[in-house]
Amino acid sequence: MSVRYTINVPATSANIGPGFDVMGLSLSLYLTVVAEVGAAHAAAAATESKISIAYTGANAGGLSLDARSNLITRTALYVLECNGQRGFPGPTAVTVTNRIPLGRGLGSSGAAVVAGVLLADAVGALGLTQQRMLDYCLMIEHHPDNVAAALVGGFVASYLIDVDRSGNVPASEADEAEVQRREREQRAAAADRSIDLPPENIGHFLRLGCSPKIRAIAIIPQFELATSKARAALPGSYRTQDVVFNLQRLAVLTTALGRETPDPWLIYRAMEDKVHQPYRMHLIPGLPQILSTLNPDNTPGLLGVCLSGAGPTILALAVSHFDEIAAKIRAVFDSQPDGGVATTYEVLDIVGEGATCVATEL
Ligand SMILES: Nc1ncnc2c1ncn2[C@@H]1O[C@H](COP(=O)(O)OP(=O)(O)OP(=O)(O)O)[C@@H](O)[C@H]1O
Ligand SMILES: N[C@@H](CCO)C(=O)O
Repeated sequence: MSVRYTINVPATSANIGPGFDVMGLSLSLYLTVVAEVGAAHAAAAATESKISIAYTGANAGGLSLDARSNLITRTALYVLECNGQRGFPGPTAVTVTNRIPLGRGLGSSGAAVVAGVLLADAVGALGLTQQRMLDYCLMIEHHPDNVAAALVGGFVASYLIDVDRSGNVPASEADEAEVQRREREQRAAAADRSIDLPPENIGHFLRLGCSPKIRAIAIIPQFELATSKARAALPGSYRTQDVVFNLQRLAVLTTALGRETPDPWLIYRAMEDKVHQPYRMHLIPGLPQILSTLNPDNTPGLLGVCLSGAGPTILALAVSHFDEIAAKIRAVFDSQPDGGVATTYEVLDIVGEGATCVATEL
């Protein structure tokens, strides 16, 4: 008997201005992974099974379809190996349909990692808790903002614990499945010393309220900006007043978005940032002008505007006039020197549901 697993993971926008590496919003744009796993036969069960990958969507042709290199299957194989399973349980056909543009600040890598963890959990019948899934995600995507929002959905705050302060829930408090899961991982690590098991409970998250009136407009420049490059632009230390500036805004933002009737100027000011955007300006032509010219008085419907994740996408939160706001931001990109910056845009919902996996027997 074969089983089909259908996994959907939302795009995410991280930071939302002041919440660098902390805040994430999940958006109605999806990565879909369908994996059909054939019946295992005795010889294949113990070894890595054949995996084929077909991909359609963003950057088709630019991604590796080799199971050990592709981010989705590489993540799934890692999680399976940590649990003592060498490869998928049978020959597997993976079909990826991706609407999340790559390297644009909409959490494509986070979504791929989350999909890989859910895939391993499903095909390996691992029974991972959401908390343990997040630990696995964080071994690959080292900041929690995108992966936490993609995993649980909504407007999500997250933090990491210093690895040496993470730890197991005492055995007496862990349920039977959790104890078995830990024993299984430890057996796998003992059998293969090269396996790097995630520490326990390294990421923690909280879902915050977000008014259903708020929608997200993503203005997506037609060039990629690798997160690694955008992170390399950041300084190693910050002035106290800049850190305080962000903390003040972040504290207000966590509640301001959840109010039933959003207060435009409160949100607009709460989405300002001095920790990452100022240092990334030179990587995104038009960003300084967009951040300094649009505001709730001159742009009806606008609540706030920021760089989405590491960029180059611009995220505007709004309650109305979505297409007009997009047009205004796109006009700034169009007016950049040397022919302007080509963009597309999406008006998206902030979705309350995170990643899902449905199994169907074929
Ligand atoms: N569906 C996918 N399948 C395989 N690899 C992917 C997939 N999506 C993203 N990736 C990998 O992740 C890279 C992009 O990751 P990167 O962190 O630079 O940008 P991002 O995640 O889109 O942006 P941000 O983290 O700012 O939101 C791609 O170049 C590719 O290597
Ligand atoms: N917080 C991350 C999000 C991108 O993955 C950054 O801004 O670099």
